[in-house]
Amino acid sequence: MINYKDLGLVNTREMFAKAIKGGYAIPAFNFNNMEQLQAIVKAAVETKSPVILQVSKGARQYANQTLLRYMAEGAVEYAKELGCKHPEIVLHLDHGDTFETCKSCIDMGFSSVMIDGSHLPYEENVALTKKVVDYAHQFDVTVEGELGVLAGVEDEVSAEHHTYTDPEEVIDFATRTGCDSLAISIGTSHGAYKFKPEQCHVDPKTGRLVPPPLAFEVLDAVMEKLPGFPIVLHGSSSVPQEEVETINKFGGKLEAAIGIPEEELRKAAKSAVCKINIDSDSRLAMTAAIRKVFAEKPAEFDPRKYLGPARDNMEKMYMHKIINVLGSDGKLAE
Ligand SMILES: O=C(CO)COP(=O)(O)O
Ligand SMILES: O=C[C@H](O)COP(=O)(O)O
Ligand SMILES: [Zn+2]
Ligand SMILES: [Zn+2]
Repeated sequence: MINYKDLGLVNTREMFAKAIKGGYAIPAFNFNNMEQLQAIVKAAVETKSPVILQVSKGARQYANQTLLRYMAEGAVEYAKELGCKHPEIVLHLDHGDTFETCKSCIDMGFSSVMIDGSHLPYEENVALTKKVVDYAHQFDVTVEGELGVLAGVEDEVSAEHHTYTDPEEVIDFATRTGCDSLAISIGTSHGAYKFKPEQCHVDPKTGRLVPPPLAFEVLDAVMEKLPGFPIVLHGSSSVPQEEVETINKFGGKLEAAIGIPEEELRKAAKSAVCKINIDSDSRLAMTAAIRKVFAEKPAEFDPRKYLGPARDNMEKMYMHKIINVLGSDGKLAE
């Protein structure tokens, strides 16, 4: 049993309270490998931003949960080496699916966990989330719950259509479970294909496809029911078209990959939304840079020569999100 506090990590409680007051959101970036982790930490240090490192089920299967936990511990030391005296880094379990998974992460030093019971019948979601909260709070680990189902593929549960969060449920859910933050469904979804082109209109200025707006009326209703309560947005990649174009230019085939416009995330970040999850944009930044090297330097076979540019491209993307979208730059306490 290791407590995250001994690893120099922090939970989300104070971070979220400050973010809501300050009208910005904390970036929650998924990591599966060293290059992503380095890029995230460098971007957070350079911008003086707090950051949430997220570990998904896929990441645990790909890289091993224990190894990722040690990497996050290393990330705290790395941030200090880069000149940040008091880094504010959360190690968070993304989409925890069982009590046992959450417990195992808590026991090995995660500072925050998500228990995603959103696909369960309401009462089962309440019971499971409460069970995780009761365990986690003994160790001052914070817990994110979820109400409402995102369209697309969430974990292994596919939801054909969005089931927006029902604002009538949120008070009961937050009170009975004691969760510290709540992920809601207002029209975002996971992956690079969030909207079909036929759902979008063409922006006459840029010629680009603009998706239908997020259901801000649902967010407003949730905030009215739970004033000041930390809200989380999953599925918030913007799918930068430059990266999609680079990927396709160098042999890729991403057709009609459409994300959430950054303008909408900027607006959300100013509200009670204090955690914004981004994974796909990192995958796109990494893939675009690697494809470019492979196409332009086909003789190259040193992984550092393509993972290095991939890392730089991800760092640039993370910094852009922090500074230009979420507004968490300069928000470290020090
Ligand atoms: O919600 C996410 C992780 O939990 C990531 O969403 P994206 O696929 O939009 O990056
Ligand atoms: O929630 C979705 C994240 O993007 C993680 O996806 P993953 O399980 O493929 O790592
Ligand atoms: Zn979910
Ligand atoms: Zn998610």
